[in-house]
Amino acid sequence: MSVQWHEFPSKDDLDAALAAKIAAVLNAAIAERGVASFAVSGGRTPAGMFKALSEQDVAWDKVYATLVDERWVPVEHADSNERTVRQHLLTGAASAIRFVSPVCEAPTPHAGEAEIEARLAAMPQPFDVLILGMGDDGHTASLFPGAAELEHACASTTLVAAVTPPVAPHRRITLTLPTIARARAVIVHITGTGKKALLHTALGEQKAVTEQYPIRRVLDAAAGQKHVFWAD
Ligand SMILES: O=C1O[C@H](COP(=O)(O)O)[C@@H](O)[C@H](O)[C@H]1O
Repeated sequence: MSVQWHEFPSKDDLDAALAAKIAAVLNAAIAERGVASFAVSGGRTPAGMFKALSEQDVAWDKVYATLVDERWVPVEHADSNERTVRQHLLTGAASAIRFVSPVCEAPTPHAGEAEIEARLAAMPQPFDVLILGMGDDGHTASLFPGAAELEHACASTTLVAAVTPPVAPHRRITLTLPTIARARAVIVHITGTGKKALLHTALGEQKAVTEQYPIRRVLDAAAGQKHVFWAD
């Protein structure tokens, strides 16, 4: 598997470099196709990068964006990934981004799946770039090890799937593995020595070890460019 690693001396350097890389991908897509589409992760890692990205020179009104996964909570909830995106990315000129929300009023992600599927199907596909986080258990997007819906989410022909994490809070909606794999590029965005070591383990040779990590399954399946952006 060919994964390009990019390491930075600080999180600020990482945020600046990743924001510039994403902007370059989006600008190239706009030049080729007139529009661009991308999806970002939530959690704690991307806030600084979102701010740096919002300050990039991009024709934001030609850009469609969504999240690779979302906790099934209202947008006002402290754990909402969309809340983080709205707070840090959809600001200034970047507020012109055509953001497609991956949550709706349905009581559960299982009940809301069809509506979110229809929303994402209206976005330009495949995505030009996906920014993937990774949890301490090797989950990426909301492809959680041990989740009852994991195999379905890794094989489904749909764009999204509902997932119930075995331990982490909130039911989720996630891009399916095939949807992620079709992206023109995937970039894993992680920080800290623990996640770096975990990703090295997940990308190792011992199948009995590596197969438990969804991040490995995703990177094995990804058809486009694959990058890791890391800082301590
Ligand atoms: O729950 C989630 O966790 C992962 C990792 O988040 P982080 O806080 O460790 O950066 C994130 O990529 C995912 O989008 C989110 O829903």
